Amino acid sequence: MTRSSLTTPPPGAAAPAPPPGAPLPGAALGSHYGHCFGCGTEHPTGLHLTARTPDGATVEAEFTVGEAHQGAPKLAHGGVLAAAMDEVIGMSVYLFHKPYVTGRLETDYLLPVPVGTTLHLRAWCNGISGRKAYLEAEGRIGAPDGPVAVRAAALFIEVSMEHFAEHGDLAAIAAEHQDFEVNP
Ligand SMILES: CCCCCCCCCCCCCC(=O)SCCNC(=O)CCNC(=O)[C@H](O)C(C)(C)COP(=O)(O)OP(=O)(O)OC[C@H]1O[C@@H](n2cnc3c(N)ncnc32)[C@H](O)[C@@H]1OP(=O)(O)O
Repeated sequence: MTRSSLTTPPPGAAAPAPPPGAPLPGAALGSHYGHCFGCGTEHPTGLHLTARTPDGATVEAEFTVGEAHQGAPKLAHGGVLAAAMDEVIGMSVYLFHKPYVTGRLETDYLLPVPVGTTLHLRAWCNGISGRKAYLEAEGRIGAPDGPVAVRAAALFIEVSMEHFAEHGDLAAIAAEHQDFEVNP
């Protein structure tokens, strides 16, 4: 991965152990919000990622590129692929049971991804330092050990629940999340 200093963890930053109550190894993660473009089952043209954690620390998911995801004819749009990276990385930091948002997302595009391709996504945390989480992801064509088509590195920033109250719809989060304290 070509990674800038902004998405490289400082010396000593380590990924924390999963907190009590975090999904157990092998658990399916489900959607965090039905209308989410990345994982929502109610979104008509979203990515419909289905995810699980094989070990309680990393996340695996699949994304099948559809007609709605094209840039050039019959090829995935680069922004859509970045969205898939953002989503699977977001799911991996969500394992720590704190609210984070994307601050910076860097993406390497290595291969074109045709419509109909299933991308096998994997994301993991390289370290956390204060409010900053340093994460990475890759998308492989056709199989978990297929050729790498996309790589991403990201800096996610921990926020309070006020972030969602002030800028979004906290009630919608409360309706779908019992595992966050949603009354700031
Ligand atoms: C909770 C329930 C929901 C469930 C969620 C499930 C997730 C599923 C997946 C969801 C979908 C996927 C997820 C999505 O799509 S999340 C949606 C996309 N992201 C956003 O909308 C975030 C918009 N940005 C902001 O709200 C603010 O800018 C944030 C909160 C990020 C920081 O503003 P805040 O005022 O709070 O803090 P700060 O400015 O003092 O910064 C703090 C530190 O961070 C450093 N910094 C900041 N930005 C950058 C940057 N770009 N590069 C390098 N560094 C950066 C900064 O220098 C500082 O460092 P230091 O000076 O301390 O050293």
